Amino acid sequence: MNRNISSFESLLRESLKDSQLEEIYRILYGKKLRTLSITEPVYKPDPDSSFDIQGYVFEAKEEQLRHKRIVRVGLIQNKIAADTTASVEAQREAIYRKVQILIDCAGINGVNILCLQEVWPMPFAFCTREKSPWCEFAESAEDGPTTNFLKPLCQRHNMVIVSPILERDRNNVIWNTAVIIDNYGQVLGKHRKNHIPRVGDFNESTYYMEGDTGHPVFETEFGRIAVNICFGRHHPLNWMMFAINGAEIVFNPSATVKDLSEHLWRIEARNAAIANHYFTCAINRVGIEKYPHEFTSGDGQQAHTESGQFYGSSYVTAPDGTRTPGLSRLKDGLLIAELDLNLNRQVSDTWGFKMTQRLPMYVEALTKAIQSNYEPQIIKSNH
Ligand SMILES: NC(=O)NCCC(=O)O
Repeated sequence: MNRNISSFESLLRESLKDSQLEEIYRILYGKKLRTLSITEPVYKPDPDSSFDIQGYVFEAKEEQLRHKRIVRVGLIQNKIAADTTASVEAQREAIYRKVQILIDCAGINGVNILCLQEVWPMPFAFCTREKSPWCEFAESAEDGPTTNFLKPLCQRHNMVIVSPILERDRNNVIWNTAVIIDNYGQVLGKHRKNHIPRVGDFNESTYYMEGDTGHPVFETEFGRIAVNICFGRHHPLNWMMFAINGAEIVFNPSATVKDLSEHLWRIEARNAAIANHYFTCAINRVGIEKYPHEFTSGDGQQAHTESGQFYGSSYVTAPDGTRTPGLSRLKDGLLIAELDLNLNRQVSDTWGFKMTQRLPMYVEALTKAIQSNYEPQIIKSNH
């Protein structure tokens, strides 16, 4: 596969006429969304690279009894910014410096709620299975360096930031945690990743524990938000619980690679938005990360020093299934989407999944299914 395809949508644009493009967008994405005009950052950290910055508007119908509820969300995807052999502090600082440019860009463009990628201040080093120095990146959710770095930015831009980090608690238990810092720079709360992968190079159970925070929904000034961290996107009940607790927007900060999941990426968060009558925002990191020591992927292949290719492609889906194009597969970027949260109830009134989902029937069925003596309901043929 050609590693240089910058995005699925750029391929479509290059291959189709404008009139065809409109119809293809209707078929694939529901419709072609209106674009937002965006003020881009002047400063680029590296003259050879540029950011992919895109903005779109999701509209809802006018209502008689409710005002529109407009909120702007921002999604940031990025490569690491220093060599993985640099000191922990140097690696983290380099990411902070680069990502701050995109955070400020989000702020200048009126983003109300911003989400960063999974464990954003560090390389996704869990493929190595080495504890040192990677565990040193784990930090306090409440007042660690990353939370302290972001608090003033939240205040400056009047913006809520969802900051996924590797958390070390007071007992040295490590978690994969999303910290929610409100627009006053206060930690509103945190959510710890519920589902830990045991697939491919994602050896994450070596490093941190299964989350113990349930399915919290955070009431912010701009809307009720929740965070379904990466591997949770393969678990429909995880998505559903955030809906049951009243989420209006669910962020899915992720780290996943081309050969494992790129064909699933466009489906799962989008399907969750449709099934749960809320907006979903899926974010993936970018680039290939190189480590000092060889590791194997446990698949009989040669030991190697590079991660798979993180393919970016961050996107937002509305509850009616319409979605934005994805950000670049190759570049750092910021996706801004203006949402009208009234769309959630409008779609719910149209499709009514909250009324048709029949939760008590499934509670009863699952209560039986988890018993060790459960007999699966299979009707056998007599032949
Ligand atoms: N970070 C993480 O959970 N990745 C697992 C791979 C995937 O979910 O595609």
